[in-house]
Amino acid sequence: MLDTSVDKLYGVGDRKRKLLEKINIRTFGDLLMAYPHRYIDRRRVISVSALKTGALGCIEAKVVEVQQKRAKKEILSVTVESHFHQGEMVFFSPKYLKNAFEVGQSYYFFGKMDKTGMFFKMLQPEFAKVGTKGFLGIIPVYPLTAGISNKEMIAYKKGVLSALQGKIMENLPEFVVQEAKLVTRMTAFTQIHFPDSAEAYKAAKRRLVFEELFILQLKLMLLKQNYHKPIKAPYTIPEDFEFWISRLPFQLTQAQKRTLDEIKTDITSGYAMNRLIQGDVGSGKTILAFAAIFLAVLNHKQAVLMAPTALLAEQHYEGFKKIFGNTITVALLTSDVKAKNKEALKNQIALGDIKVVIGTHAIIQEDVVFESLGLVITDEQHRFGIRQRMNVALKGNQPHTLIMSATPIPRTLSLILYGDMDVSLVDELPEGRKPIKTHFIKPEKVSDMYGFIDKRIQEGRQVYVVCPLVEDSEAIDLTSATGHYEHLRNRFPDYEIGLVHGKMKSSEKETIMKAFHENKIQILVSTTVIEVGINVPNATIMVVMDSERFGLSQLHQLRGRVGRGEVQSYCFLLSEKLGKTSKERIESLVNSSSGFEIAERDLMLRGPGEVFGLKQHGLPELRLASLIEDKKTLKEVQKYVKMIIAEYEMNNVQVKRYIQKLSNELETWFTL
Ligand SMILES: Nc1ncnc2c1ncn2[C@@H]1O[C@H](COP(=O)(O)OP(=O)(O)OP(=O)(O)O)[C@@H](O)[C@H]1O
Repeated sequence: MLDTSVDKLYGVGDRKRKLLEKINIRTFGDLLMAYPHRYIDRRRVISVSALKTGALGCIEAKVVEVQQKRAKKEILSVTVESHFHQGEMVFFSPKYLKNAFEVGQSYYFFGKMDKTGMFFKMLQPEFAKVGTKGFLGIIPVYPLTAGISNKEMIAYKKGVLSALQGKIMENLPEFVVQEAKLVTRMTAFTQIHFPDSAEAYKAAKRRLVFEELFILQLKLMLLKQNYHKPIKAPYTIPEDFEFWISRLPFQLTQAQKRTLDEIKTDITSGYAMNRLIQGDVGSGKTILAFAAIFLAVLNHKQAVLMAPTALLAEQHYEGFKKIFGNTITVALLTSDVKAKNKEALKNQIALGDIKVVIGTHAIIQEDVVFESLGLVITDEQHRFGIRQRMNVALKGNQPHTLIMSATPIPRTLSLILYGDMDVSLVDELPEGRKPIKTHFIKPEKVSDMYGFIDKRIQEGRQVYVVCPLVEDSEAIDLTSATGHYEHLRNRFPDYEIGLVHGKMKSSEKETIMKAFHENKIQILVSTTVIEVGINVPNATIMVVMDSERFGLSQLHQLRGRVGRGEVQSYCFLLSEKLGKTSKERIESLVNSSSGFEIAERDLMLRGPGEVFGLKQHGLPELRLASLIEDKKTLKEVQKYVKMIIAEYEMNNVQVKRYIQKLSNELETWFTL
């Protein structure tokens, strides 16, 4: 029933159907789920004397005279009386409304009051004869498109609701509806559009938010189930591996050890690994990825590591070669690799001569074929999304998947974004790291800061300077990387200064980054291209220009580029214009070094859409639910979904049948 086309509805012809399609309404279900974006409370009729000038309200008045007048343009003036008050209702479409009023008849008028003494006036009020059903009440206001009025939309919603009366099936398990004290689906749809009271609206909204989150969560959990299939050849952990670990230049932290144990358990378990490694900036995730790759290779499988940028892929590639030398064949595959080379590499990959492929997600879009892909690692998953991670997973015959994310995601949200995965937390920094000293720098202190930087460079350290723009712009008064690069060259004539930004060719960027890695460049001016993952432990100062322009998590990421060695590091946040909220934001950064705390705050200040880009994750947009405001409901939902999945695992027939029945709704998102 919900998928009935809207043109089956009375009043919706071809023209209206096309207009509705423009706002993504094609079926009865779409109509029901296009919720009001606000409501007008028109439950009571107010006396003219009680309605103050400027206030919105509904009055009752008798029409005394109707006149078509010409002021600046043609208007319809309706003279009315209400007790001892006389008033004028003014309309700007006189022809259309000419016959709308009967003299002597009383009407409701809803509009903004304008009073002078005993005389009152309303411009373009909504109106209806006294006693008209449906005029008084809580009135929904819908997002519209030109050619469809709110009144029409209301009529469509009423039409659908009455057509579907008694035909909308419950889509939540009965025990959940009861235990969570939810209203039925039918009641919820009716009351969300035409609430009888504030309480009824709240109950309807809670039910629909619950349902939305429930389906999403269930889908993700089922996805996880789907991964959970036995694989042909479980890996073994050869002694060579343990020997290699013991020979690393550093001791793994407890958190790294724990995560590595979890990885080992996964890949030897007989099931495909599907794990997310979440670690704060600099916690040492890369070595864990390399360890997993080594395990795959030792088990005669190929492995792929995908990074979000060419720069990062290159860094991983260099890092990999440094650790493994020539013992493992590895290829770098980014969009920069020349077509001819790429073909040759692809051939070798297909033959299994190359064991490890490191590159950008370009790899997954192209037709790379593996001889025997056993492990897929994605660095910085949040840029890729669920869909992509499945694409690659499908390339191999159930490869193990590992995702590394440096964006600390609050737990509730991570269950949504990564609900289909097991999670390891690397919540400890390597020993000897000193907390980064973060300071806010006022304009008058900038020259002191330069003095400080000068001294550190003389001690052999390096500096990042991040700017919000690539080039100067007349329209936006912000520091540009190119402009600031020139400025710093004048300020520090004795040092080598480099510049990288997104508009440069990758090969140029790589050359500069290489020079920075080798300390041939002391100050690196850049845009946020260096935001994720760049690792140059000798760089100990991060300067962020116009810091108010960046999100908190982004600033935390930027700050994480320093403090990666044992030397004391600093982060200087500059800003000329600092409002109250941006000041609060910067202060929370100065006071906290935990990515999780900061992400939680960022989420509160900017919302998840901004922070994580839900769409980029391949998740559907939530219609009513908010991952922040509805956190409590989300937790409740998660509790029930876990119960259902547990039953599912135990082959509970009823649960299986329920999920089967729901499959259509579940399929609306990504297909398995
Ligand atoms: N246990 C350890 N002890 C000392 N140094 C370590 C340890 N583990 C990793 N490192 C070093 O710490 C630095 C940061 O590690 P890595 O680049 O893996 O961080 P990350 O977790 O990927 O951080 P980001 O997300 O910021 O890129 C590297 O120079 C790495 O060699």
